[in-house]
Amino acid sequence: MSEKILLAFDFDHTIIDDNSDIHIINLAPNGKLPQAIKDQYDDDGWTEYMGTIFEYLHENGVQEENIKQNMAEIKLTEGMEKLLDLAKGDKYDSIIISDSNSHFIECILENFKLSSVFSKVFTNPASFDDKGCLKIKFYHKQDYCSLSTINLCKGRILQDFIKDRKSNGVEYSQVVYVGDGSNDLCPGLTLGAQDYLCARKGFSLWKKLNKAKKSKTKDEFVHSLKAQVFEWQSGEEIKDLLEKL
Ligand SMILES: Cc1ncc(COP(=O)(O)O)c(C=O)c1O
Ligand SMILES: [Mg+2]
Repeated sequence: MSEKILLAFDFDHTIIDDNSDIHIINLAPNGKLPQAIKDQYDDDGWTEYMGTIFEYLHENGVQEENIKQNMAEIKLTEGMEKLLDLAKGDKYDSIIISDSNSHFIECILENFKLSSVFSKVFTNPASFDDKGCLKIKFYHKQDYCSLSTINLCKGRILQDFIKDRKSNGVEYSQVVYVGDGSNDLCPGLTLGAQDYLCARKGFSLWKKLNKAKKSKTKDEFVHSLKAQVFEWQSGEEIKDLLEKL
């Protein structure tokens, strides 16, 4: 049995300093969506909403090449290049778990020549149909986790991955989860006391953790957190943390 550290990354506002699903809206006429489409957004799951946006872009002449160029405008989060450079090492396995989609993530990883860093990308599958319209599907359909969207529970994905690796002879001595959003709380809660939940400062996961710490009434979810919380602003801070583990 070989022992490694697992680095699990969120994508939007973690690896990249933007939300790819919001950035793509710049390709809409005048960079704006009609109100009828905006009204379809739902916090419990935005896959269908994104599918409608891709149809609207296609109707307005947006092609695969325009999407590629639009994704190429997005920058990595500060210090991420240095962190991902360390993540390439034999000591680590790195995965992405994101509620964006496979096409955006592939475009961006290829753009930064980072595809080989990650052994697996878990996200909603997306591909172009024969008319050139980007079609997106749910990663899975779940009703067991109220902290996650209906199409993607990051905690279940993380734990299934760890189990699968174990049955293939790889056991992780520690898991370091790097994220920013409310949808990163569920995977954080699946971690043990030896693991780290890295919450991006000023973003919603960090706000949620801090609010629960200050509040007198126990948040049933946040108070069950066992992992050590590491606040981060730059990927370099996480790189420094890894070098000390
Ligand atoms: C439309 C949309 N896309 C994507 C995300 C987050 O994706 P990720 O899991 O990559 O951070 C959010 C988060 O609220 C969202 O509202
Ligand atoms: Mg995110």
